[in-house]
Amino acid sequence: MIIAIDGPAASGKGTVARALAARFGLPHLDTGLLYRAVGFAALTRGLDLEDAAALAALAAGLDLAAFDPEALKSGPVGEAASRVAALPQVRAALLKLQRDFAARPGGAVLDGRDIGTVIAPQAEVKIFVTASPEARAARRYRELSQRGEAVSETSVLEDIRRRDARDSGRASAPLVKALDAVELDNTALSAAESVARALEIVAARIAPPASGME
Ligand SMILES: Nc1ncnc2c1ncn2[C@@H]1O[C@H](COP(=O)(O)OP(=O)(O)OP(=O)(O)O)[C@@H](O)[C@H]1O
Ligand SMILES: Nc1ccn([C@@H]2O[C@H](COP(=O)(O)O)[C@@H](O)[C@H]2O)c(=O)n1
Repeated sequence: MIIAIDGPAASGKGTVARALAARFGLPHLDTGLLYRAVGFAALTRGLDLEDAAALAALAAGLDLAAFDPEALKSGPVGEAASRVAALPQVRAALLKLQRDFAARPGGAVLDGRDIGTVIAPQAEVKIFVTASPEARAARRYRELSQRGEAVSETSVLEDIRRRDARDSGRASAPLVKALDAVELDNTALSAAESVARALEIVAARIAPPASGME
């Protein structure tokens, strides 16, 4: 079974994806980490974030295992990730890795922005996880503050809005809910409630309720 989880920044996609992967014993890929790794490597090497050819070459040679996931979670790396992710050449360089992961025997859980639309349109279960920009900014602010980053809630909200606009507005694989995805708006839900709702969505997809026609 392939489970595709998409949604905007800090909506809780990863939380839902990790819980579903554990529940169903499936491998999980946080595809945002791939773009974050390219952004991180580009910043470290002083590359121009518009230099599509150099960034695509970087993405093509990417070894995710070589990165410390904690170093990839900072605000500036998220911003760089969103900029390099808008380049079709970078997306093309990361496509096969993601499709191969989705095609693993037994299935997989992937989360990102274009999983249900581009990476695994054949996924049996597609969930679009979302929440209001304010709720997402509050979550990200808490997370970054706990990591020791000096940020204000206002600047995090501005970053979230800018990232939403860039991710949804780009021409290549924009963030959009797949037509056959189920929306999970968790603005008013705790993380545990969000996961519980996701489990209900999977259950309904795997064993749809009897139609009552027979
Ligand atoms: N429903 C929820 N209510 C409150 N906090 C939540 C909820 N879901 C997740 N969180 C918390 O919000 C933060 C962001 O969650 P998570 O990393 O799952 O989001 P994400 O969409 O994968 O983020 P991104 O892809 O932008 O890195 C985490 O600190 C997580 O514990
Ligand atoms: N499938 C994906 C996943 C991520 N991106 C871009 O990467 C940025 C960082 O992702 P996070 O999930 O870690 O926040 C994000 O803003 C997207 O621009 C993507 O394009 N496609």
